[in-house]
Amino acid sequence: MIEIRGVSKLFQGEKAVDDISLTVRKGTIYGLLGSNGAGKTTLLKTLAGIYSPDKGTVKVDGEAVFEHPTTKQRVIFMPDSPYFFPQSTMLQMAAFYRSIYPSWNQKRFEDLGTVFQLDKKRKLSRFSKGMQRQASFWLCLSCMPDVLIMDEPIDGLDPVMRRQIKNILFQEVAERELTVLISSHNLREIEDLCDHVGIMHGGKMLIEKDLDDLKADTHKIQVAFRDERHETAISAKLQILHQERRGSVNLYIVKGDRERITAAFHVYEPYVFDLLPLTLEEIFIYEMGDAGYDAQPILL
Ligand SMILES: Nc1ncnc2c1ncn2[C@@H]1O[C@H](COP(=O)(O)OP(=O)(O)OP(=O)(O)O)[C@@H](O)[C@H]1O
Repeated sequence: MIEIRGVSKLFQGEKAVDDISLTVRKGTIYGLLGSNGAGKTTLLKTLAGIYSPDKGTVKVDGEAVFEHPTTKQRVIFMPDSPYFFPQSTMLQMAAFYRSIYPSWNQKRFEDLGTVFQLDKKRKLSRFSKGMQRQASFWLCLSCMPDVLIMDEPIDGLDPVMRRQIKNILFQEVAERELTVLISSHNLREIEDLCDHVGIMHGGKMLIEKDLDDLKADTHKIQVAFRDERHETAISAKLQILHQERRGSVNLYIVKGDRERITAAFHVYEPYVFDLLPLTLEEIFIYEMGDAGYDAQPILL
């Protein structure tokens, strides 16, 4: 289990991560979303023990990561741009990872060769961006980590490889309770992969929830009232993230319990009322708007 408690990380006096607490249960996949510069990479690097937190604690199975090299060996961080030694081949990088990570599994490495069909003797610098990304997955998965932290991992992978990697991750989670933390701007991928999501902005965690609960907690409602005054009346009663008028129909994005929201609207006897599901992308955009970070209607 990963426990992050009151973690802050500063760069030149500026808080990149500001008092964040979160828990990731063993054998789950956690998706970290957020605006550019929100602090996701900084939080993930602090969790991996690459940065030490300026405030707060980061523990994996009760042990502080930064201070315990043996705990650090169980946690693998996959950066957004894969790094390999200059001029190295897959075989040379594999030898390096084997020397660093006691949990390295040579059989796993050989077996994964059927998925990642890369030439192990070719220089990694000659690989394409997507092939380098595959090489990075191959190395990280062969280490058999307990915790796999991935910063924007899907970038550059073709759809077949994405599917393959997703399947491997699901299998690792199910069979040996791998814990995965993944940051991404690709919300479709996160939606398919994660059990739990956190949305960051300006170093803070705006919202942190089970993905199903998050979806069950935010609703899109199309409604038409007989009397326009009801539009203002309903706004005072509910937590409305967004409202816009489309002809005679009003669109509301509302947070809260579905039954309570439905009941609140029905008091005004609307002649149109539809409650529709939201995608994670819509939830992200409306939550960000609520935090003052929304797309401006500007044409340049
Ligand atoms: N090594 C560093 N030195 C100084 N400032 C840094 C450093 N790393 C990150 N920052 C600052 O910390 C803040 C958070 O950056 P971070 O890379 O964690 O954001 P992010 O959420 O991963 O962003 P993105 O989605 O754009 O990749 C930014 O303001 C960034 O400028």
